[in-house]
Amino acid sequence: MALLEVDEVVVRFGGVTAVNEAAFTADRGSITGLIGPNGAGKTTCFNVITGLQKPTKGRIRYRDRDVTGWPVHKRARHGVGRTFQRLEAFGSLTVRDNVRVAQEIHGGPLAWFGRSRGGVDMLLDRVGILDYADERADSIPTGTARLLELARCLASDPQLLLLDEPSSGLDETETDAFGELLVELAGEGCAVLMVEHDMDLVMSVCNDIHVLDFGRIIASGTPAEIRADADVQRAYLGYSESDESAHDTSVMEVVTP
Ligand SMILES: Nc1ncnc2c1ncn2[C@@H]1O[C@H](COP(=O)(O)OP(=O)(O)OP(=O)(O)O)[C@@H](O)[C@H]1O
Repeated sequence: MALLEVDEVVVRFGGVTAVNEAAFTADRGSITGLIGPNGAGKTTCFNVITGLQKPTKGRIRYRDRDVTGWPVHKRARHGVGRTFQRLEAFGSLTVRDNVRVAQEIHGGPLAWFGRSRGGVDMLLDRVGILDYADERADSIPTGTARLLELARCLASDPQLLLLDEPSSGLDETETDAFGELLVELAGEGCAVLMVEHDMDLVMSVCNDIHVLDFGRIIASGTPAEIRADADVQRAYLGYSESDESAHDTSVMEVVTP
């Protein structure tokens, strides 16, 4: 049974249909990719799932309950965690204190003693930024700040982890380590749903991928199925029809209009 079900969700902003009858699921133990060109509706989908945006139509089901009317904090309390494209850490606090605060907010005073995904330093170590624990959050590189964002999110012990462009700002080595961490988290039973433009990362770690274009899901499938899908090639994974190497996935590049 899916942990999360997005059921025929429509979001309209005046005359703009940002999400158009999108339907997909995210399962425990699985990494699901949500990809598509800029403006396709990915962040709006995340906003509907977390409760920031009310859908014009459609439902969100989570852990077998209809949570469409639930506010953001209630979903968060029930295990919906999210990282944002825009970094949200407290700049004047240290990296360690940022995670400590997140853990306390979500877990109450007992969180100080560490929860199932570990104490603060264990979390920092897990995402690979323990060396920065005593630095102010506004003094660390962007890639490190993104990993701090993940540690803050993991501090809430999420069952559903929504990641919005988590690898932007990470170098290649950090991205590889990040991919391994996602696979580990899924292995522990977490459902990971990721919006990401780095196709190497998406194709290597996702179990399932859904492709949005103009708010509609135009394809769903395994990485191999998505790579081979002609509509996806046209809408998002660009290559020249005349290019002999077109079907060599190592040369695929993302078209972000
Ligand atoms: N609050 C809003 N008011 C009006 N239009 C909006 C609003 N939020 C998003 N949109 C529009 O909805 C569409 C989908 O936007 P969204 O940010 O969800 O796309 P996206 O796939 O996340 O894009 P990106 O990859 O650039 O982040 C776009 O046309 C955007 O301009």
